[in-house]
Amino acid sequence: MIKVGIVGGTGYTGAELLRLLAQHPQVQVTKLTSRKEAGLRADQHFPHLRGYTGDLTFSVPDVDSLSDCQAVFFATPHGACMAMAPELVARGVKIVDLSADFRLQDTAEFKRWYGMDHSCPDLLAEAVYGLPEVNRVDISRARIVGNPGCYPTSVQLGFLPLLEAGLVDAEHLIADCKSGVSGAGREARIGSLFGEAADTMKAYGIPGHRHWPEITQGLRRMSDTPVSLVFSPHLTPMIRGIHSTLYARLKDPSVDLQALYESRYRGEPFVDVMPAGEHPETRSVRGSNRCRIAVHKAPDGKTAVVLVVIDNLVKGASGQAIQNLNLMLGLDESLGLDAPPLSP
Ligand SMILES: NC(=O)C1=CN([C@@H]2O[C@H](COP(=O)(O)OP(=O)(O)OC[C@H]3O[C@@H](n4cnc5c(N)ncnc54)[C@H](OP(=O)(O)O)[C@@H]3O)[C@@H](O)[C@H]2O)C=CC1
Ligand SMILES: CC(=O)N[C@@H](CCC(=O)OP(=O)(O)O)C(=O)O
Repeated sequence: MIKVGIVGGTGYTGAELLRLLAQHPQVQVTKLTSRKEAGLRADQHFPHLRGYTGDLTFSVPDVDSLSDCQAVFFATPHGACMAMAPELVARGVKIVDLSADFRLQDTAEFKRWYGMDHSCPDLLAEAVYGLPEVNRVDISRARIVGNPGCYPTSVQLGFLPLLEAGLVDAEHLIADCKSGVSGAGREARIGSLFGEAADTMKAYGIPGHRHWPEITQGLRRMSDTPVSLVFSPHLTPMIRGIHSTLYARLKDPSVDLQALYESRYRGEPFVDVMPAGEHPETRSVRGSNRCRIAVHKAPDGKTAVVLVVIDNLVKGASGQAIQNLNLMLGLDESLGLDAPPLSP
């Protein structure tokens, strides 16, 4: 078995890594960190994992003990991975970072949106952005992968076929996105309380959300022409799930969008293009690494409307991180990720 570590094992994405890796045939979690819960068994903190994590126990994060692992996931807030990554990589440990430390290639942009200097620009320069449907070969050669954010995964997968084929006006793209509350993490916050987030819905981050530069960076790589995006995230009263509705003006209204999407994603293990006319729902991907996409033309005949659903904790975070690790280790990309969705 390949030994892996998880830094940030008490968070939502850390817990989801544990759940998914319990079914992985070739990977075993041997190190699990938490500063607050050090000394506690994982299954005491997460009763749903009783019987799946053996005597795995939280310990404080420490480079020496993590160096026993072949790979380490960082399921930590921004800033924690870049503090430890250079030493781990130098010792031959592969890293998948679920935070944003290795997503934005421009260090000035990183500072602007995350409010901190990047502490290892050299390592950032060699890091690969972990969207397998775009970067599979580079990921398989990488020592460190920046796992995409949840909204950015859904928006980039939705626009990808249109931009690669140059079929839309890339300067007028709109992404109207809805997220469940687990997207905000497990840390206690007033905005995540049941009484604040249930039975209501609201937009946030309209003048600028930190996923905007990440999405724009990715869309620019797909397009030959300048890209301009309006990104509107919303918090919705569900626990898991992202629903992104994307709008783009078609250059040629006669294009067969269904054929385009089916052809671009044929053979992709985790992207499911729905039959023409369908409207996917978040519940249909809950707990799974699947991204479901439906593509429509608006009645004006000139606008492509793309509907994308993912589970923010799986394809939007931990499932995609395992998909990336599989590629980095030369394993079948789908190992450990076959479980069907949980609906209802
Ligand atoms: N939730 C989601 O849907 C998604 C989250 N992400 C990203 O993944 C990362 C983890 O998210 P999530 O699981 O929601 O976060 P949580 O807030 O739920 O968990 C954070 C974890 O990190 C640990 N931690 C906090 N600070 C440090 C530190 N300085 N050094 C080491 N460990 C630390 C915490 O444990 P302790 O304090 O005990 O050490 C805890 O286990 C974040 O960067 C997030 O932005 C990405 C995509 C989707
Ligand atoms: C609902 C909600 O609050 N979602 C988070 C984004 C999810 C996430 O964790 O993104 P990063 O990996 O880039 O931090 C937010 O809008 O800040």
